[in-house]
Amino acid sequence: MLTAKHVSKKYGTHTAVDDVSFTLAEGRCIALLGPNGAGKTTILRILSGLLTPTEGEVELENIVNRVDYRKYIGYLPQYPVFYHWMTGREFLIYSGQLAFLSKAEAVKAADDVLKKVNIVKAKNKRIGSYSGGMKQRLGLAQAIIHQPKVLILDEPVSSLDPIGRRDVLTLMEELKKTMTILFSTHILSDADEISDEMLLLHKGRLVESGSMAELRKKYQTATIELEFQDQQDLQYYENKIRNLQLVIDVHVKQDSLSVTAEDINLLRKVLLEKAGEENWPLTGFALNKAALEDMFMKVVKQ
Ligand SMILES: Nc1ncnc2c1ncn2[C@@H]1O[C@H](COP(=O)(O)OP(=O)(O)OP(=O)(O)O)[C@@H](O)[C@H]1O
Repeated sequence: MLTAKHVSKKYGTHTAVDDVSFTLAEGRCIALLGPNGAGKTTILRILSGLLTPTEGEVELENIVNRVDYRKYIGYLPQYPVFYHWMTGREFLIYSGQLAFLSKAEAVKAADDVLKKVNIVKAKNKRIGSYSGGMKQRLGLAQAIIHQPKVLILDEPVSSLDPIGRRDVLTLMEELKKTMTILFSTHILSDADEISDEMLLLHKGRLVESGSMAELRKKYQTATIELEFQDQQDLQYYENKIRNLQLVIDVHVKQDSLSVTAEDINLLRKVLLEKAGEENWPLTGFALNKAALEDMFMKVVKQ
């Protein structure tokens, strides 16, 4: 649907985005991950048509003309700027007109979208009185008012408190049913929760990408965390587990034992059998789910 082909962006001699290529498939929700300064905002602004790449190009399926192209993209910047003296509804009508809707279309679209983002009650209040979560929902509303094919969101939840964050994630879950979404985030659990695919940028380069299932499989370390009734048991069981042939590593991690092996299914089977046979005083048995974090650390430390 939306393709970046060998896109690079230089600021003077500094290369912020370096030969990045990918395609966003229709109807998918894609997380763009990367540490600070990786080039996420730069690439999102290029995809939105707000910044021209130094090299390469962006193509939206069947759309060649760049003016037309922008009609199909909705963009929420990392720090959206609002006119605080406007009401939410006025701002949306104005945004709709900027997105090439006629006045009448913009009025109708504003009323529809106010319902969708659940700020109908505050629609005639000045934006200056809105909470952070409401402003972010208003920001999302302006990004979708013209029913774009692709919605691009730069750090949509990172400045919000847990309630605002949950509101926006729920809204994104809803929106992803009708449009392709690309969003940047630092919060790995958010990426894990709502995206189907992931792109990982590091120093301007695309260093990893794929579906969440593929990446989870590739990076999931086969680790099981064991908790025991008594802290003093940890040392004893650490020595015992170390002697099992399939175990690659075992160590005490805070108040649990972390056990690693090549094959997590076999490790689970062996540990559960031993625990049953010998009646280990277990209080916790959990499979490590930190695949995304492992991936981030591995790739970014290279
Ligand atoms: N207008 C600019 N002029 C010069 N350098 C810039 C400009 N905009 C960004 N950069 C540099 O380009 C690199 C990528 O910046 P960008 O904002 O795209 O990263 P990011 O991944 O979005 O970071 P963050 O997570 O901190 O928002 C950084 O080194 C940044 O300092």
